[in-house]
Amino acid sequence: MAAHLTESFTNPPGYTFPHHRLSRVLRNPNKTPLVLVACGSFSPVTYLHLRMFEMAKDHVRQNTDFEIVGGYLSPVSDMYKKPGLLSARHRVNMCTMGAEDSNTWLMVDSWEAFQSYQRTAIVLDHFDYEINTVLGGVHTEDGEHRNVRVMLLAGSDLIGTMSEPGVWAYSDLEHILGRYGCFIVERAGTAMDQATDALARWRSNIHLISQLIQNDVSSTKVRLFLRRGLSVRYLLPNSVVDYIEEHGLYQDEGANTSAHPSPDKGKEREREVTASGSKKEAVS
Ligand SMILES: Nc1ncnc2c1ncn2[C@@H]1O[C@H](COP(=O)(O)OP(=O)(O)OP(=O)(O)O)[C@@H](O)[C@H]1O
Ligand SMILES: NC(=O)c1ccc[n+]([C@@H]2O[C@H](COP(=O)(O)O)[C@@H](O)[C@H]2O)c1
Repeated sequence: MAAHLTESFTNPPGYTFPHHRLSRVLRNPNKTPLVLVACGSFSPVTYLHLRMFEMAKDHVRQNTDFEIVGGYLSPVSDMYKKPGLLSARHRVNMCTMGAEDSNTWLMVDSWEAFQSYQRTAIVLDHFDYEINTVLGGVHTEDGEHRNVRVMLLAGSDLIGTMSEPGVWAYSDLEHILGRYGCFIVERAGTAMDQATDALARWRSNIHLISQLIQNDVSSTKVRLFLRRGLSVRYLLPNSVVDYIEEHGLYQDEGANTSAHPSPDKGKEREREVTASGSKKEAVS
């Protein structure tokens, strides 16, 4: 396998890699251990973000030779400067509440949230390093060592941006889709075939998951509802709704967001995606 893009990873102050729910024993020795990593804003985390992991779990069990040993949400850094991006502290808190309250296998990694913007290729390298190099992977019930495969979990809108010019470096795509691979959950409004056509050379590493029950909740819509004083209960975990109310979050457009916007990769990307009309959603 190709090397990591970087040989050294800078950790935020006081950071430790969470692995309390990582299963260290592979139940079926004929399977390949797999960790799913969802990168995103999670501003705020919704039930759809959490459902993505459950959809992937069913798909993996029914269609692949992988065995999932853990799942991570990795909220993006404040430096991503996307409109509506609440501070990393709140986003990490909400993800932790949402994920830890409602299942037994998801964890939240704050490594990218609490530092400068890190490209997704580097984030996957960080997981690979922590799980396989630092922790030493997993083992079978007979004590045989196995390296864990790390893969990206994303919606089809994100994979759609991978064929838009200027958003992803080709070498990063080669790293993400060639070395690691991904599971892509269908998202209303994005044609899956169109999204993946341009990525055909990595087809064997791209696993498509259809949404059998369509769910089109998005953080953008949730933020709009909150600004208009509408209820978002049952779109997000109750603990997250309570946290938003308690801290008065998302009341004003642009309020509570990460401070001091500056031009950077993330902002450029947002402009491009908005211009292409694939990302922004209106609630009438
Ligand atoms: N309704 C959905 N269907 C499928 N995938 C989704 C859906 N909502 C979010 N995702 C995926 O979840 C991941 C995290 O996304 P992100 O936090 O940017 O959520 P979002 O709801 O799209 O946010 P925003 O509305 O602020 O752009 C991305 O890979 C995104 O494609
Ligand atoms: N070049 C890159 O590595 C690259 C480009 C665009 C988005 N992303 C990632 O995709 C995730 C989701 O971004 P959006 O919330 O803008 O859809 C974020 O974690 C972001 O870092 C990475």
